[in-house]
Amino acid sequence: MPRLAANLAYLFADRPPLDRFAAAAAVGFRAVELQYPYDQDPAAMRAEIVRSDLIMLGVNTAPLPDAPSGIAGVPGREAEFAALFERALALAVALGGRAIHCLAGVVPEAQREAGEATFVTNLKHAADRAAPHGLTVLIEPLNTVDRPGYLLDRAEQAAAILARVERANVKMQFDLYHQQIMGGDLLRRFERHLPLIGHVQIAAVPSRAEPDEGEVNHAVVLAALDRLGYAGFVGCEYLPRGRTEDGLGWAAPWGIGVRVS
Ligand SMILES: O=C(O)C(=O)[C@@H](O)CO
Ligand SMILES: [Mg+2]
Repeated sequence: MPRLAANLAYLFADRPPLDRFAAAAAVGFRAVELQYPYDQDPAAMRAEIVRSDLIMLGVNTAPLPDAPSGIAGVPGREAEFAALFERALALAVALGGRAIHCLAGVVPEAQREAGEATFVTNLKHAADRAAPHGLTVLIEPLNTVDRPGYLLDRAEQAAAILARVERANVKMQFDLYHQQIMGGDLLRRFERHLPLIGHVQIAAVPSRAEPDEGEVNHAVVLAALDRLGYAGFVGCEYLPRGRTEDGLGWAAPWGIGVRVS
């Protein structure tokens, strides 16, 4: 059965960040992921994670004012990336997390080859820094409608980059929302890349709301992930149409929902 995780940048976002952990646990989530919790006290977050008995999955490398989509694949910014990664590593370790998503960045068309080479170099470095802590480094293809010019936009491209990185602790974050927009054929592409996939995320397409509307049948997709042997978590990275709790009907078959006592 797919194990759903709450992305606390998207879900329960109507309350203060520290209150979101208990809110997720109260509806049955056993794991959470964060995006950019760099403005919060790590010890306070860790206390909430422990108090709610949650598994802490991933964080992202921090956005920069001139590079909100990251710099891991931006030529000439390798030293800055190394510093950014150290910050993410310290945070992930403090939170007891399992993964760090390295955002590749926006790169002009003419520099994409150089950008991929930089990405490979930076990922090797990140992997070697993360390995002693048992952490996975993730890369995620993002769709070019939401993120024009983003260096990494297709699962096939991510697979080619992972082959060049040659580190077992670097994996693909397969976000079905982005993958559907960038070509669809979700199940065949998921199966083809399964050995490289370290995390999955979902949201309705094209609305990015609860995965109970739009062009993808998530009940079918989640059942297929299970059948194909995917044993990781599925991050709920969607924008609730209203209160998070009111939109969880779709997740009831997977053990998530408001408890009525
Ligand atoms: O946008 C997404 O999808 C993500 O998973 C983010 O963490 C990347 O910014
Ligand atoms: Mg995502």
